[in-house]
Amino acid sequence: MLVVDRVNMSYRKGGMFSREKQQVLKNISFQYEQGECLGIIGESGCGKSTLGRLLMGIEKPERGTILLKGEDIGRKSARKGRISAVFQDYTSSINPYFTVEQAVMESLNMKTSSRKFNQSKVDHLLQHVGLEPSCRYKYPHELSGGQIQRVCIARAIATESPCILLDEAISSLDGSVQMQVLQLLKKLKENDKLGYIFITHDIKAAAFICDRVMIMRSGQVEEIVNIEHLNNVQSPYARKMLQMIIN
Ligand SMILES: Nc1ncnc2c1ncn2[C@@H]1O[C@H](COP(=O)(O)OP(=O)(O)OP(=O)(O)O)[C@@H](O)[C@H]1O
Repeated sequence: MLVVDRVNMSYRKGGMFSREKQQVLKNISFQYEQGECLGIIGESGCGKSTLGRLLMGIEKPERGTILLKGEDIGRKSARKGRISAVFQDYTSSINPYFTVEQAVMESLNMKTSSRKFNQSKVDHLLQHVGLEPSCRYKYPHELSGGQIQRVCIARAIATESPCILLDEAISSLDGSVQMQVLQLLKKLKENDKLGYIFITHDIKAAAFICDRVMIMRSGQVEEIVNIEHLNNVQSPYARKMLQMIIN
């Protein structure tokens, strides 16, 4: 479904007028199949979020290609209805002047503009992500972090995209709420055949919902491994990193 081929990205070091560049992604290649959950893990600064922005078409790779169902991800038509995202900072992901209903409707309107039809879908979506119907008329400041993140997930699934990119989407939530959101994602994957690209530094969370993980190191792909072989990674760096995190 998604084919990433020799993607490179660099940024200017030290501001707009600097000539010096920092190469953040180096020859990244991998494929993502519809319905799977692919984790992207690695230490802070290794380029995970940069790759996430490229996969969403927010930025363009300097070199290389990203094709979604054969179309360049940079084209709006390639992304529309095929990929949506949930980011870490849920507070800025939703317009603070929108009620939950308005926030979810905004996503639904991208698919069809029938107001009546979309309004009837809001309750169903809220229920789907485990939110009470009473949340419908609340504003973000009246909700907990976990509830807002569920609204963000409802917005992402409202587009009916087969793939959702989650960039550290549970990192700002506390332990038990993280687990609830992970269980919700797992349920949606099993029941609705949703697929995820799950960017995280939390290997335990990745092990819980991912089918495969791609381990990144300094802007490069170190290793891609099926989750059942996570204890058996080949690269010494990946082995050391996993041991450090798991112990
Ligand atoms: N817009 C930008 N301009 C300049 N440098 C950037 C930009 N975005 C990212 N970088 C640099 O690219 C490198 C990779 O950053 P990125 O946020 O992709 O890493 P990450 O693996 O997601 O880190 P973390 O886990 O801490 O979020 C960092 O050195 C960062 O400073």
